[in-house]
Amino acid sequence: MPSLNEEELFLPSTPGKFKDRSNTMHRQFHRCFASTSTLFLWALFLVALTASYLSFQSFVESGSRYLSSTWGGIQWEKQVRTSAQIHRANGFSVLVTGAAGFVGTHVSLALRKRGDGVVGLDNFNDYYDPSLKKARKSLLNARNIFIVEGDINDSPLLAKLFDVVAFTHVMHLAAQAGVRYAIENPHSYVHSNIAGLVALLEACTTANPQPSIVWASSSSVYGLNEKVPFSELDRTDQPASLYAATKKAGEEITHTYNHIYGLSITGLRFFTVYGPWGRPDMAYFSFTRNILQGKPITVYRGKNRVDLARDFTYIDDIVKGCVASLDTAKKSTGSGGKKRGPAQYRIFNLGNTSPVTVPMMVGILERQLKVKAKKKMVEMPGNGDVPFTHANISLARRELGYKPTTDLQTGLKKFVRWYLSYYGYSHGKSVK
Ligand SMILES: O=C(O)[C@H]1O[C@H](OP(=O)(O)OP(=O)(O)OC[C@H]2O[C@@H](n3ccc(=O)[nH]c3=O)[C@H](O)[C@@H]2O)[C@H](O)[C@@H](O)[C@@H]1O
Repeated sequence: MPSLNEEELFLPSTPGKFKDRSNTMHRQFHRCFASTSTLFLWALFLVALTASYLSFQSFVESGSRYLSSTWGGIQWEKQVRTSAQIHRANGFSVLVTGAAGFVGTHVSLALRKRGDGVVGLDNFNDYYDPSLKKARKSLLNARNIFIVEGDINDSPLLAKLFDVVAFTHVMHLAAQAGVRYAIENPHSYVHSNIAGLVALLEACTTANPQPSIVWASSSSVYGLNEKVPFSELDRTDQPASLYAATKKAGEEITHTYNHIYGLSITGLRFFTVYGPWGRPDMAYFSFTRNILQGKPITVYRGKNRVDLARDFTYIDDIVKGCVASLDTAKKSTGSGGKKRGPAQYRIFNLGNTSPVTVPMMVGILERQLKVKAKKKMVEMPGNGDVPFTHANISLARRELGYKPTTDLQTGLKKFVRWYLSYYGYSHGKSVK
């Protein structure tokens, strides 16, 4: 049986009809034209198919990003706006980064209490127990403060926040904290304290109006300085840890944004802040836990068995310094991403001005907890620690009216009371 030729494949058969030559030529022309247009139609169809596949893909991607994203949407925007609402005359609306952190929580509460609008931002990372951060978040939610779950490196999120709210101030407390952890995870410091800071400043620069910025630097910028007390005029070019180096870099970076874009900047050098709802990675906190659990604590000592000392500063004093910084911050001068005039740039020490040695701090805890610590005295490892800190606070006193009132004994008493109410008194058992 003869096989069907091409013509028969594409044209309907007309049995019994005579096929003359002219007809054949016409048909060939027609066939040629028909096959070209068929090809064209096929090509068009394929292009349309590919295009719709690609747009479907991007729809699926953006849809899943939207669904998996923790921010965005009408309801979310409403929560942000409501939280930012000001409830006092001449009040502020403040974006607090690191709001579920130790200092962030306390500052947010203080601002809300006096009627300022507060929106929190926190990435809830697991540098330390995130359940403590979630508990702080609940505390804030109970005061109608909304916490956006997100990272300061997320520029679209920052742009959205400034789009939804005309923040008057940013209290920037989000950071990778901890001096010694930088040995383990150096990139985390660059990610949060450098890249994250730049992302935030970029967002503030283009925001309209530009907010005034108050942010957390650190006493660690004084590094290996020996002249005490540390003054803001002293050199800060001998950091002893990557943490300190990133905070120092932050001071330089904020200066650049102040100079180029007219952002109003206040940097606060915090001195070993402690208190209720504190950070479990800090010595006073982990010592308390270990003492209660009957576990040994490692107490570092400097060269020649000299005790280490810190200018421990109680959280309520720090909060007053933060709020006073916001109150005295001048407006940023830029708009539309351009500087319109010189803007305020300040740096303040926020310390207690009375350093206490680490063994003395342990002694206070022992008396508060009524348990003897199992101390292991160890020479300070060369991993970023400095032997002592001591703040000169005359500048903050003069410009901010800053006057710390809580000594370590009083402050630790309050901390221990909170610790026992939060974790319970559990000797030798693991606590939550
Ligand atoms: O003032 C600051 O800028 C810094 O204060 C603290 O850093 P640090 O003073 O080192 O606080 P802790 O980690 O609580 O250490 C306090 C003292 O206890 C000592 N320590 C720490 C841990 C330990 O196991 N044993 C021990 O003796 C340290 O050497 C230090 O002298 C914070 O952790 C930093 O985030 C902050 O920036």
